[in-house]
Amino acid sequence: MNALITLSDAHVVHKARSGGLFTRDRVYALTGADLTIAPGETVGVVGESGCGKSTLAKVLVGVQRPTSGTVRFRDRDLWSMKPAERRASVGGSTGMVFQDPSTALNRRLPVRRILRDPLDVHRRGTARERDDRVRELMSLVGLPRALADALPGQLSGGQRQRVAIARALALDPDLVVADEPTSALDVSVRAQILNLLLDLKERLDLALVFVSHDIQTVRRMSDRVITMYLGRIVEESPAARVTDRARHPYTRALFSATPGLLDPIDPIPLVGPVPSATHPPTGCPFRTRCWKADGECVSVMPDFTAASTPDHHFRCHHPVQEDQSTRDLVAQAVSAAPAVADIPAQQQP
Ligand SMILES: Nc1ncnc2c1ncn2[C@@H]1O[C@H](COP(=O)(O)OP(=O)(O)OP(=O)(O)O)[C@@H](O)[C@H]1O
Repeated sequence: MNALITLSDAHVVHKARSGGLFTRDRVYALTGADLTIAPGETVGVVGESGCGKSTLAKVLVGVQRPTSGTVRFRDRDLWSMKPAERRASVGGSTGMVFQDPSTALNRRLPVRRILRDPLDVHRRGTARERDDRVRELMSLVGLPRALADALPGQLSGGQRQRVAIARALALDPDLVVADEPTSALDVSVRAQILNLLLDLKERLDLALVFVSHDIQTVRRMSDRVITMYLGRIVEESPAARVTDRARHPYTRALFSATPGLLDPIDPIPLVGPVPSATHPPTGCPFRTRCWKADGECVSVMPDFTAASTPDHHFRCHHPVQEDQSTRDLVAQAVSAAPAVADIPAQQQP
């Protein structure tokens, strides 16, 4: 694949905090991530809260340095570049849209300054060209020119997110990473913002990484869906297959719990809560909740296995069969639940 960005064995480990103070524990926010993003593709990232979606997003745009592993941007190792070179390279070719535009935008700056700022920092064009670009950006995201002097506090939530998107596009990037771009917005404007992102992606031929809890939307918007669990990428699948052809038990459970996606059925029941990212389980991270787990899952982290179509890989010792119905999986999980609860919740030191 002609790669825009490639992560190889990327890990992000934070010092854990308790009551505002660092402790001796470590938080394994991202573990062994391998991922390639091609120009122009849309990749959705799903998984429960705290599974590392935002960490992955920040690593992709170069604002989070991995503790180990590599990030290659157009085949150059990002973190072995000099800081100025890295800023010019990845900073000038990627943009990020955050969840809450109220906090992501500087409240004291008018829209025109917010949009000009990246152009000034990266010294793009003459002063006149930068002003022209600001007008162009506003029109690209459907903001009336009259709002150029407005402060973020004078805009609606949807307008603020349009400003944030325009800022992400200022330097004409190849990749935009949108981390929960609609979850802080009123339901009534969410569809407008999603449609705007999709429209811009087509018009500007952008690659888009889209992080969301809204699984229906991720599936609808994406070419490929990445499932994360406890800091690990556990499956990557073409979006068209992810609902009922996913091979990882966790992906099937996640999608079975999404209202309106499948025939009305009960979700696949999982045992217990998500383990702590400070003390992840040995072996497969999902095995403490998985109805298929056995001794192999306790001791060995599964490698990525290829499914029957290109672009579909999963990490599981006992994958779901492709043609297995979710109804069948629910029955399996219900009858296996007591046995899973008996597997010792052995953790990494
Ligand atoms: N700076 C930090 N210091 C310590 N722990 C962190 C830090 N940033 C993230 N974490 C932890 O890393 C793990 C992954 O966090 P991340 O924000 O990437 O998850 P997420 O899937 O995006 O969650 P959400 O869906 O709730 O936004 C979590 O356990 C989180 O508490």
